[in-house]
Amino acid sequence: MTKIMTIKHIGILTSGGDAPGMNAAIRAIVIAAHHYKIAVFGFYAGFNGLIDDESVLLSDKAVAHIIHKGGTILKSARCPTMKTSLGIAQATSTLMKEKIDGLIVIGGDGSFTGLLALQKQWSGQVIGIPGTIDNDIDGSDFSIGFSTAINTAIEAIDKIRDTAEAFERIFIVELMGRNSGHITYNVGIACAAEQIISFENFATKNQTASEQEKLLALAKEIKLAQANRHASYIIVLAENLWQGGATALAQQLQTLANIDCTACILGHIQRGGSPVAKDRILATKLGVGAVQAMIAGKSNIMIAEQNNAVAHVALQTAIMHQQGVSNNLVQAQENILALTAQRL
Ligand SMILES: Nc1ncnc2c1ncn2[C@@H]1O[C@H](COP(=O)(O)OP(=O)(O)O)[C@@H](O)[C@H]1O
Ligand SMILES: O=P(O)(O)OC[C@H]1O[C@](O)(COP(=O)(O)O)[C@@H](O)[C@@H]1O
Repeated sequence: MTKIMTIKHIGILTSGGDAPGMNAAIRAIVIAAHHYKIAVFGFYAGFNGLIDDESVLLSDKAVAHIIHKGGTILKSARCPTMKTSLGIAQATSTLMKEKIDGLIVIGGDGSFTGLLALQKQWSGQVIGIPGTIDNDIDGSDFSIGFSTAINTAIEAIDKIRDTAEAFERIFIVELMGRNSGHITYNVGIACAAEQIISFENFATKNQTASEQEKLLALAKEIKLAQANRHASYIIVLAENLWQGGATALAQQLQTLANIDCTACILGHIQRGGSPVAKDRILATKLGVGAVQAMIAGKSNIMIAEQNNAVAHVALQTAIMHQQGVSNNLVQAQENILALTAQRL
């Protein structure tokens, strides 16, 4: 039989890179908690709010009409102090002082690591909700914010395509993702980019090649594709893959092979904006799921989405590996490239 916990106070916070849909998750948690007569304290600016004891009691009114807003009403931050024993002790002391029974953290794997560190010192329940545009959290098919981020990037690159086509220009567009290529791969395929340079293809294929050899191979491919084409050429590049990023790569292609490229770093535009339907719905499902799991006495879990259903994944498992881009997607791009090459 499911254990029903008597919970009076839940704490929530958003941590790490903000992601569109975090507000929708906050709203869902507050509405669901109030349904079960549980009060929700929102701690500000990631783990800083716990360390400095800065929180707000979230009313229904506070979360009304926020579902469509990007960012997070609770603010987010990277909080280095949380990585110290003093930070954990201060956070624990706040949770005890405020009589918090359970804590829900919306964030990425770093935030979940913080949550696990806290759980070692504090006896309350801890639950994570995957919120990061990078989509790299293992165990959840999608994380909140990813769908919006790729739509934002696609919209931007479609616009770049117009001007690139008018000038027959080569663009290198750098996309976010820290060390994972979910954004780059999905956006590259959706924009019909001529080249995807990401961890899952470029880095593995050219493992033993020197920087110079990689550049020469790339220059050769571009020249071959562009011969007599009179068309635009878009390369999507995963951030942190090429030393110096898109700007350096553009300069090197110019110096080495006289290839004229325009670098464009999409940057934080990918983190902002109104969440798309998919992120609002995902955030709502996961937010309600987190409150229900807490009432059922669960702890140390991430509320995830698997095959369209809400699932529980141990936090330890979620942080163990980075979720990789599916091989099917990588293979699909290879196939598309092969088919396109035949028609050039
Ligand atoms: N090893 C850790 N111990 C305690 N807290 C951590 C740890 N790693 C990350 N955190 C906390 O989580 C925050 C967010 O982590 P970060 O990796 O920046 O983003 P994300 O949660 O999106 O992966 C950090 O600023 C820190 O407060
Ligand atoms: O805004 P910052 O702190 O420079 O961080 C940039 C990083 O944050 C992200 O936008 C989101 O990453 P996290 O969700 O893991 O924090 C990454 O794609 C990017 O590398």
